[in-house]
Amino acid sequence: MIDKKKIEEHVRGIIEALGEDPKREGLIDTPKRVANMYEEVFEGIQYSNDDIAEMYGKTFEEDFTYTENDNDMVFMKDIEIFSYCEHHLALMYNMKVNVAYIPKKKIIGLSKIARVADMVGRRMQLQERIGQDIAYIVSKITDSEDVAVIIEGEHGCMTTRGIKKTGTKTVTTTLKGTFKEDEKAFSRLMSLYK
Ligand SMILES: Nc1nc2c(ncn2[C@@H]2O[C@H](COP(=O)(O)OP(=O)(O)OP(=O)(O)O)[C@@H](O)[C@H]2O)c(=O)[nH]1
Ligand SMILES: [Zn+2]
Repeated sequence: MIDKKKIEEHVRGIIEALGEDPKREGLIDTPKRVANMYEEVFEGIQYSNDDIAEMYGKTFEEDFTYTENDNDMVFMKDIEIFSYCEHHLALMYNMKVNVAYIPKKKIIGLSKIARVADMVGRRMQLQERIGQDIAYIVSKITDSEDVAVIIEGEHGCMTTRGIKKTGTKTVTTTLKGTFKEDEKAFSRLMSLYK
């Protein structure tokens, strides 16, 4: 469980350490607001990947194995999420998550893929790990090892501070099963991604 009182105390400390007055009108409720915000944006920390697979694990049985050789896939594009980088706690934004899987016998409800992506983003993250987490969870829910996750995003820690390269986008891929092994499946994925 998130300790909101503790977050409030520490945020008040940060405000003081920065030389601001935590008692002035505009800041008096800020520690509480930040604690509420953290409770929301870091909700996913309290759940393991297996917990998330269970939470959103409702599937529909359908025999799709006959299409296996054709690599027929479900590809969900442009799921918008936010996250926070674990190095600076800076916002990762304009993030678009693309998830593909080749159904075997279990079909996942489409909204659940978006819910998985959303919850995994609500942690202190690396873009690469967001891809790994989503791939693991979707694979577990669907019993299909053929899963691919492509993410593009901008990192506040690179655009608003430090090197300050605005507009720089990072694209990461997580390829499992046939998407990794089979050139044909990979190029079909890429042509849908474009
Ligand atoms: N691989 C990866 N790196 C990330 C991600 N988010 C932030 N980073 C990088 O994490 C690194 C942290 O580097 P450090 O050298 O410890 O921190 P720093 O001194 O503040 O680095 P600068 O950003 O170069 O000023 C930086 O290069 C960030 O750009 C991510 O999702 N994946
Ligand atoms: Zn960072």
